[in-house]
Amino acid sequence: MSPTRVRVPAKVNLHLGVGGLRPDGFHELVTVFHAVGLHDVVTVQVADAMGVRVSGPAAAGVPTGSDNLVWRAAELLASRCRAGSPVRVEIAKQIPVAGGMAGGSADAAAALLGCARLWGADPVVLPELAAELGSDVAFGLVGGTALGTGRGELLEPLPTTGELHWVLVPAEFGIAAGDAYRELDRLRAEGAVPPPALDVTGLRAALVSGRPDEVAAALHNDLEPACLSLAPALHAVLAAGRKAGALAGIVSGSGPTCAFLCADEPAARRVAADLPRATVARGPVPGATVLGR
Ligand SMILES: C[C@](O)(CO)[C@H](O)COP(=O)(O)OP(=O)(O)OC[C@H]1O[C@@H](n2ccc(N)nc2=O)[C@H](O)[C@@H]1O
Ligand SMILES: Nc1ncnc2c1ncn2[C@@H]1O[C@H](COP(=O)(O)OP(=O)(O)OP(=O)(O)O)[C@@H](O)[C@H]1O
Repeated sequence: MSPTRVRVPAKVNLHLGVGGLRPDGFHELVTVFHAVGLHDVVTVQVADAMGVRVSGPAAAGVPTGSDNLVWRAAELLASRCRAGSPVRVEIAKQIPVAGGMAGGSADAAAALLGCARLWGADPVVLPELAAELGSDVAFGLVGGTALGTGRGELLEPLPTTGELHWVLVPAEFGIAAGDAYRELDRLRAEGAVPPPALDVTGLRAALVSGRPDEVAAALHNDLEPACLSLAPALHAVLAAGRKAGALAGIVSGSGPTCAFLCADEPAARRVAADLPRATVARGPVPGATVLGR
């Protein structure tokens, strides 16, 4: 049987409002996910035994055993649909690892879709399985721009007008999502940060307007003070992007990647030229998509 290739995007949180800590150890979120054109490609094919191979510019440090989320995704789908031969999963990795852009989650979403295709499983089960794998995995399946509630897995597509042009600046280190949330709880206990920002009315209107300046003014991340506390070097990255001409800059999700919104594509190219390691990307883009052979 021929391999199935799935392309899957990274995400930026245009808004990340973090509510209280729930008894299950997760925080209640009001977030706006936005898929951007920086992709991993995940290929699944029937094999004698499960295996994972990772290549590409962001491959360093990605696990190749059963702790890779794609392995867990394949096993979960196989057990749920009581089918599934062993698969070899190859990840061509461009999304920065532990960068706050949901790279591992994206790969898991792609593996679910690819294995469902390969095994003839009904894709209707995928969103529920995605939510079991991680808070960001469900969004990887749908992409676009979406409101996320619960712990991030309850999704409602949001209407947008036009395209947004981003400059993405990955760091040379990672931040584990759990560490960022714990640091936020610590700062909150000290009274050192503003209360949770759980209203996205302004952002929703800005997205419909299609005006990047309005979207820029509405960007917000409750986790940003925690990321800056864990990695103070990010202050300088944010300042450099704004100085280079971005409309606004935010830490993406749990960081440390910084995302800068620009007025248009030429502006994004100019800003990227001024910042080390920067890439340009546009959004929104579709979620996990099976590619032709
Ligand atoms: C920061 C975000 O990327 C924003 O979209 C996500 O909230 C993180 O999503 P993720 O990496 O898929 O996170 P998970 O693998 O589900 O959880 C990792 C850890 O992050 C913390 N976590 C995650 C999601 C959430 N709503 N509250 C949390 O407190 C928990 O400590 C959890 O153990
Ligand atoms: N396919 C994968 N790609 C990257 N990391 C993976 C993968 N599978 C498991 N991991 C592990 O997950 C950790 C977090 O990686 P990931 O790139 O998903 O973080 P992230 O982009 O910050 O996630 P999020 O934005 O969802 O919080 C890595 O340090 C790595 O050990």
